[in-house]
Amino acid sequence: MTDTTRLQLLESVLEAVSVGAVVLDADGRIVLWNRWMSRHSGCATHKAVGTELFDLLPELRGGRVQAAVTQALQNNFSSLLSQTLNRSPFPLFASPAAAARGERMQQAVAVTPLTLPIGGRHCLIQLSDVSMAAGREKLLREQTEMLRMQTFSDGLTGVANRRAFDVAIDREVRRAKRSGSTVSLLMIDIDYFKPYNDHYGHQQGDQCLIQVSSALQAQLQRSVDMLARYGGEEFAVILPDNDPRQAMQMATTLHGRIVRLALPHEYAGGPDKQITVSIGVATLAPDRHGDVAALIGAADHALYAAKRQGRNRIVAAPPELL
Ligand SMILES: Nc1nc2c(ncn2[C@@H]2O[C@H](COP(=O)(O)OP(=O)(O)OP(=O)(O)O)[C@@H](O)[C@H]2O)c(=O)[nH]1
Repeated sequence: MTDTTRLQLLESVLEAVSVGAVVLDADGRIVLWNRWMSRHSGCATHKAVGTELFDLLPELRGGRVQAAVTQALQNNFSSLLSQTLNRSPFPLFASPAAAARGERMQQAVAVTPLTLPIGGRHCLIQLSDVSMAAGREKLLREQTEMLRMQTFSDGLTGVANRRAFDVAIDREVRRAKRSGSTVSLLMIDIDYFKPYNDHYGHQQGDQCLIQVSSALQAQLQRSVDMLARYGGEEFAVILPDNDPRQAMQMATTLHGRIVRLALPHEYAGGPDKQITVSIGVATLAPDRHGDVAALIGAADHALYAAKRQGRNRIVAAPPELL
């Protein structure tokens, strides 16, 4: 193969490849701008060649592309631009329609110094379209997040599920022990829910659970507080750093909120014929030796005391249970 044929072959390869190739001379002037670049930038090769890159695309001036070009031309260093920091540095578009919408393609950009036997140092900028890969990555991230949500949230009410509760209570008790702080737990159970289901039907029972949980959730102002569906018609609220008085205050607020919700219940025990809740409160103080099981046991014990005493009330567990 003669040198001329080889050169022609190289030129046609450069024109055919599905990546952008730009070569700059030592003064930053464009000496090569392949077809891919013309197609995606809207700037024809004959217009680009001979121009300084940063005159042609002034928005690149002062940015990471210029820094990488300077590094290549002056210090002979190669650079790969981080895609997280430089999603679309060049004004390149997948199609004229995308250009009309102003939707730039996401790019991978590599800048490499080229040392030619004559003409001094040059630099090659390679660009490729990574929009598809970035899209797939985004989809994967969204699916992972959805899966995580599904794993840790209750399918009916959307609040944290039992699994999330188990992880959180364990973490909070350990944190409280480590830092010498308190952690409180409320166990909340809807009263006479079986007769509610029997009378109004399972579907309305589900609606009731949704309304009760969202009313409870709306009362929790601190991001560290967690409402979880503990099981069936029972909810749990973890209150980190809350002492018995603060926990009782929160229990009173939540109890009152359900009273104000005023969901009719023909077969409720009380005179008001509406949905009510019983709440058991327990606090693990730094001077007690109890563990997670003891805290849950104490809150449960208090809840059943509330049920035994007639429901629709709040009972605090005696500290000696922990
Ligand atoms: N609709 C609906 N009902 C549920 C769900 N999970 C549990 N339940 C019902 O909740 C009811 C709980 O009944 P019990 O444990 O006897 O409690 P209760 O009737 O509320 O009695 P007390 O708690 O003692 O006041 C049962 O009828 C369950 O079928 C659910 O996801 N949806």
